[in-house]
Amino acid sequence: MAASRALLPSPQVSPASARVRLAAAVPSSLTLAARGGAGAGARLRVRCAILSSPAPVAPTESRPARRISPSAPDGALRPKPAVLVAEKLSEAGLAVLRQFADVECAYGMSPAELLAKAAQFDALIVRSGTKVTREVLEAGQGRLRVVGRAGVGIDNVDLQAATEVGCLVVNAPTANTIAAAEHGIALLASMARNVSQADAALKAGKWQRNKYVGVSLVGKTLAVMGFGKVGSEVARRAKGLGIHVIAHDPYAPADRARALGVELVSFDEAIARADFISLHMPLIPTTSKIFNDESFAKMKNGVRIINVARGGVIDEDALVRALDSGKVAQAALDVFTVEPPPKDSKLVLHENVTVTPHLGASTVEAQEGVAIEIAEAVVGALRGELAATAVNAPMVPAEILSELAPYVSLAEKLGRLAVQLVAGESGIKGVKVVYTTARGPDDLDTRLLRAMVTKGLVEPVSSTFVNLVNADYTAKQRGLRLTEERVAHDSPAAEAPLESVQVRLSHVQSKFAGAISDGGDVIVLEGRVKYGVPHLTLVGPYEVDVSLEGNLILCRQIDQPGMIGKVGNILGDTNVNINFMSVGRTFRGKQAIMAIGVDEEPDKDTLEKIGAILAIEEFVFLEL
Ligand SMILES: NC(=O)C1=CN([C@@H]2O[C@H](COP(=O)(O)OP(=O)(O)OC[C@H]3O[C@@H](n4cnc5c(N)ncnc54)[C@H](O)[C@@H]3O)[C@@H](O)[C@H]2O)C=CC1
Ligand SMILES: O=C(O)C(=O)COP(=O)(O)O
Repeated sequence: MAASRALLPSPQVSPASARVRLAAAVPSSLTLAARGGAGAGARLRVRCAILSSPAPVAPTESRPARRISPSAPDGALRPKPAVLVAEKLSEAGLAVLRQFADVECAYGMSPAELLAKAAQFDALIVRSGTKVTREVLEAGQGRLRVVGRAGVGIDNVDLQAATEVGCLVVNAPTANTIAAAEHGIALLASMARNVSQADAALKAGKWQRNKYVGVSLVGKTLAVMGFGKVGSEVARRAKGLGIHVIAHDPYAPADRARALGVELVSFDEAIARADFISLHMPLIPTTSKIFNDESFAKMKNGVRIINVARGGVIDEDALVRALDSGKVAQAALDVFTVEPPPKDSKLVLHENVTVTPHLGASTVEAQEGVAIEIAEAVVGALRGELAATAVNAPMVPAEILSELAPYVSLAEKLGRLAVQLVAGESGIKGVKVVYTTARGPDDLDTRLLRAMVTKGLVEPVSSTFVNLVNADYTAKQRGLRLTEERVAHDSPAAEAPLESVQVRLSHVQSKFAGAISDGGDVIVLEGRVKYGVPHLTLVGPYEVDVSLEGNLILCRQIDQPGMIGKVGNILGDTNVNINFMSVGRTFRGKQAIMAIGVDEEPDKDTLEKIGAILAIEEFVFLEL
């Protein structure tokens, strides 16, 4: 029987315990640093969590022997997860990891070495120097559940591939903000006063006071390109130096800029007005080489550029041309398209360029902060909790999760039942999930439920793991058109988040005609949560009430006395325990449906005996 699997990539346990844990899911929680907010110093603390229902992991030949942790929170023996740390991480973070996992630090691996190790670890932690490619993620599929980026920029992680294989990516977005901003200011000031060039000259025995006359900062205009966490902190500091600050960021809230006394302007206006331009946007397709020949041409003659964001936002050949022509007087660069840049890089060797080897985040304080931030996020994710810093999955606060937990289980079970009812070759095309609720869209987030319906529909018929990370992607890949509808429940005082969840598969044939609604080709199943337990309450047009535990037999028969006894006797004879039974009918003496919950799976003979009962028109055995 297929076991329940995790909503997030989750720990390896036996299918039996997976079932128990999912049924009795209690969300655990972890305090994590939340992303967002311009004030990087003020780390917003939130509690967030995710249902922790464990997953069996596909066997891999190279998987090393795993230690058993005797200290699992629920007292159960559980394999200790393995974490690979691929780049230097502060001791403080390693200590957090070691409390929960076996940690291997393998700094400076070649891409081939990383590829070879990918399938041997549950989590991988990197900084900016490791490329987590599609190849690595696919090699790790089935085992590698979390990639932690100990820093902000995730341009070195193939997010699309991670999402496709259901691998969660988390980052540490707040702990190095101040360090990066301080480095930006350091580069700005040292560039303006030729500090590094003069230093090198003096060490070479040259006392060149006339050559290294700088420019003043006060009264100059600085354009901050990307007014996020680092950009805002740079702006704040630059204002303290008497610099006039303007900014460009298509997505920044105007009130945040206003609060700092910063004018938000268009890209062209920002680069045309600025004496100094400081780059603080992420490297994404829309920002790749956004500073190019065309944009340099629009800048003031003698402009000075600082880049502590990502090398790839600048066309480096164009920058060399602009430096050679004097259009750009100076540049101060911490980041490069290729890191480390080639030894003969014209840009690095240019006399008007100041360079540092990607040191923006490299302070003792920031490195300790990111290490702890990423270690907590990775441990939380390995426990099945959803990190507040998840990059490729939605965040679900703990209180919402605990409220939705039984509905999450109901949604998956309805999906599992529905897919087992499908017959014929045409496959499932349209899936509609109908939520009957007294709550408005702002009070009921259905992403979890939708993901679980997808999980229920896909996992029994494929080898794909489905979790919150890849549910929507998987649905799309498989051509499942999943739509949602909310039906207002007429009791607005209702405390429960949902009255019922209905799963409707349209344009399908069914193995069990009784599940087809009056529309002709729509399989309809509806369920409710009663006393915290998911129940099946509607099959096609028939109202039933059976607790969704164990397995399920659905029989359609002519409504007549003695049917329950006949089926009960057949099951009893082979020691199959009935845990719940319910009969629903359209009219007396017409057709009826028997929904029978059974703890064990009846053997073929037993099922055939049930089918041979004269009044039974059809029956189906379904695994939950
Ligand atoms: N050199 C280093 O060691 C470090 C570099 N960084 C880099 O600094 C950059 C900024 O980091 P954070 O401020 O933490 O990120 P953030 O996400 O808080 O801010 C980025 C801002 O860029 C904006 N943006 C997006 N597209 C844009 C566009 N086309 N034009 C202008 N703005 C755009 C976003 O709206 C956002 O406000 C990232 O590239 C990050 O990787 C961050 C820390 C250390
Ligand atoms: O956080 C970032 O985006 C950085 O660029 C810092 O990179 P690092 O962790 O120092 O390799």
